[in-house]
Amino acid sequence: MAIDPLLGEFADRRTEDTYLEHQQPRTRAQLAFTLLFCTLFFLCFFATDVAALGLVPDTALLLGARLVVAITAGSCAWLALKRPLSTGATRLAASLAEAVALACFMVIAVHRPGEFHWHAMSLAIMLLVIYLYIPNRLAWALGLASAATGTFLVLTMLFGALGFADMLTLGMLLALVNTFGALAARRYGHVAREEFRARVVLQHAAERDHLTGCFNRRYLHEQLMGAASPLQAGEPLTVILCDIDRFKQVNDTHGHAGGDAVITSFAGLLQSVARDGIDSVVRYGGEEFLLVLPGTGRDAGVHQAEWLRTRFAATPALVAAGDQPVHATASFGVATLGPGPHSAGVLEGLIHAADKLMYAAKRNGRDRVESLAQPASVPAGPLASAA
Ligand SMILES: Nc1nc2c(ncn2[C@@H]2O[C@H](COP(=O)(O)OP(=O)(O)OP(=O)(O)O)[C@@H](O)[C@H]2O)c(=O)[nH]1
Repeated sequence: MAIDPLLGEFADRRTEDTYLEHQQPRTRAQLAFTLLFCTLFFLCFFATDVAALGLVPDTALLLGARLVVAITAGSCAWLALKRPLSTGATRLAASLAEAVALACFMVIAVHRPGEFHWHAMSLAIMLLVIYLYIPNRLAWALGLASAATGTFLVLTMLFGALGFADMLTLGMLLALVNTFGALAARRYGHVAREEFRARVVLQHAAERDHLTGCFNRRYLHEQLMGAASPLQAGEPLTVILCDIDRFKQVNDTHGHAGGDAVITSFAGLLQSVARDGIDSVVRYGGEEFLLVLPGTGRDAGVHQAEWLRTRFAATPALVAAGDQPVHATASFGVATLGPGPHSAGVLEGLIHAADKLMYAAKRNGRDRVESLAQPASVPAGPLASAA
């Protein structure tokens, strides 16, 4: 999860997208707040138009420009608050509001040509808002802010009637605002991503087994049996409990490192068949693993267990270069709950049933699959004892 030092974004596009997705509720709230706040101030500054020009037709034009900004920014803020906008749509809304606000600001500046030094101050504040408060890619913010600065400088030369020294000062001050704005935005982006990275690493450590990378029992109990329950009404649910056979012998013959290599190779095989974001592979005990397969019926579950059994038996684990590959087998218990309204705690009963089936497979000679299907209406207790 490397962070690009220049842009302050994750170098990997997928990680960056995951981060943006994670930040999205906060980003939308921040955008809405910023737009509403800026709109209010933009409207309030109509008082300065009246003070500078009096009540003339130009004042009405400037009021019109300010209302356009208010309507655009207000609509974008409403969209950000009320609609579940994607990251791209949020940025589009932000960019639209920025572009309209900057364009209207230029119109106002041209109609009050005697105050370009004050307009420069207003622009400097708008630039800081673009860099720090409006969610966008740094490159985009930099492009927009530079374009606005360039346009403003041209307008100042055309309408501002400033002397060379004033022009130079104004240009250098705006260059400074852009530099510090971009640097601060990059720093902020970097820090926010570092925080996200630390959170991901911590979450990974809390939920995963260190040796295999599979989920641990904490994840099983806190997530699968709680908030991230795989149970969906109307879908079957299959669990496979599997245990490497005579693993003590593997350890005794090939040493602990050999045993670890077999466990890792078995876990890798299980993970290779798990569907991303749907199935879960849990290290249930030392050499015992649990697969939770939502939406998988009995036949598919047994087929998957059989495939895993034959594949594992046929694929010896490599411990170290030059060492003998280690052959091992595993026993599997497959329990399925049919589609229907599932009650809470049913996963526990299903695991218990699969556990009994796995031990039946051990008793029946090992390197085999035992299975059982129950209709959804059967509660956890009887289902477990039926095994
Ligand atoms: N190398 C290694 N060994 C482990 C790990 N966790 C547990 N074990 C060992 O796994 C062995 C499990 O042995 P048993 O529970 O007796 O079962 P078994 O020898 O696999 O026999 P059956 O399950 O009846 O086929 C024990 O010797 C544990 O020390 C681990 O992470 N690495």
